Amino acid sequence: MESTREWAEKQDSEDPLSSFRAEFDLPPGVIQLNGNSLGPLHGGVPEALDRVVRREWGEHLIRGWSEDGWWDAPVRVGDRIGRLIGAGPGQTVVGESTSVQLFNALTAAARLRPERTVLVSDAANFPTDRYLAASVARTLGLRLVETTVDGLPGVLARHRGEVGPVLCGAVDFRTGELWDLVRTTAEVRAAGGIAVWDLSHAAGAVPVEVDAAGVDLAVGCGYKYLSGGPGAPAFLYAAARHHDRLDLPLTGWHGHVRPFDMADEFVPAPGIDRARTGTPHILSLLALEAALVPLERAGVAAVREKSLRLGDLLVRLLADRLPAPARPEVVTPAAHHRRGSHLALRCPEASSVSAALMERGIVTDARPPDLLRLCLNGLYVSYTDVFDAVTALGDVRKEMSG
Ligand SMILES: Cc1ncc(COP(=O)(O)O)c(C=O)c1O
Ligand SMILES: Nc1c(O)cccc1C(=O)C[C@H](N)C(=O)O
Repeated sequence: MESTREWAEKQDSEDPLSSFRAEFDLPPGVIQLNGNSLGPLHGGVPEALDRVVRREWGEHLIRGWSEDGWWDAPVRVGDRIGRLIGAGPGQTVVGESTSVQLFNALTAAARLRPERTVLVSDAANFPTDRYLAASVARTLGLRLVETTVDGLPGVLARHRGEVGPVLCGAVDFRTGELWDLVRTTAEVRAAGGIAVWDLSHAAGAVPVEVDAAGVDLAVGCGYKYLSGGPGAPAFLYAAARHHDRLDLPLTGWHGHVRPFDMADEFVPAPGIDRARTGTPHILSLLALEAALVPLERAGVAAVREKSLRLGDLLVRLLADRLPAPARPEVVTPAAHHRRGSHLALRCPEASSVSAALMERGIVTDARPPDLLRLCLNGLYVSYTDVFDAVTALGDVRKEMSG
């Protein structure tokens, strides 16, 4: 691996995924390193939305529910996302926000283990996960225990026989550290708990295999690596072995076994349909469906492989091209099996650095107290983008220190 722009250009010319970048509607000169927050717009999305709005909604009106497949969309799109996370059909549903799905999943997880008194929550997880875990614990009268994922075995041992739901983030949203989902799920299940994963920073980025790993429940965002657009609906995965006993708190009428009976009492539909809530956000849902196409064509494995190479390049360029005082520390683990798809750099005044990079057309973000995050999505980030971003980072750091 060399540290020249020519070398990066050569990598781009040989990259089997290079043509995907042009399919995204990125403004000229913009380098999008923020796909872990908001994925960019794929050209297929406005096209799909135009059809849905003008033809399906505009012309077909209420017939859209049957003739255009709106009714089945939550489970149809769910199955497509399911394929990206290693879930067989009929176990994933799309709708609501990740926060809402977290409430639904955690409450259902607790109800699967009514005799258990402890809810464990990942202390490094995204705030909404921690807030909802605390709220569900309070609502159900459970004791909340927060721990980091590597501290989990100790917690499971200390609370033997007590732990019900265990909520963890697959990738640390700050540091980009990737946790061992297979091992942690096995540990939780061996302790009699229910493993609930937030896959927001993993779905579409890291090849997870939820069925094979024995995951119980999972949720994730639609607007990061799945590029479904701002506020895209989230997904909920529930392993088929739990469906019959899955008692979700959000008993909306679309989850009823016979919704159009308009019955007095809620009777859950069989299978994953019981995890539907009310009327889905059809426009957002169908935008998300269209956004999945490039990822499906490229394949998560190929996107992941390139993302790791981009990450290796970034680390190498920082070492070779930024002199020691300007060189930020890479906080994300170097080992591929411990790294998600963004790299976090420890950098004083990270927010100001991110703002200065934005002025140069390089989209990153910062998280307190001092982390600059660069997301290297192999689908649309090029090797030359990484080279140019490091050059700009060096310039910004020099300007800020001088
Ligand atoms: C791990 C994780 N969970 C959840 C969310 C967000 O949840 P919501 O879409 O409900 O705002 C984010 C990011 O915003 C996240 O990083
Ligand atoms: N969900 C977001 C939002 O509603 C506004 C701004 C940013 C976001 C994000 O996605 C942040 C992201 N989850 C993170 O990892 O920090």
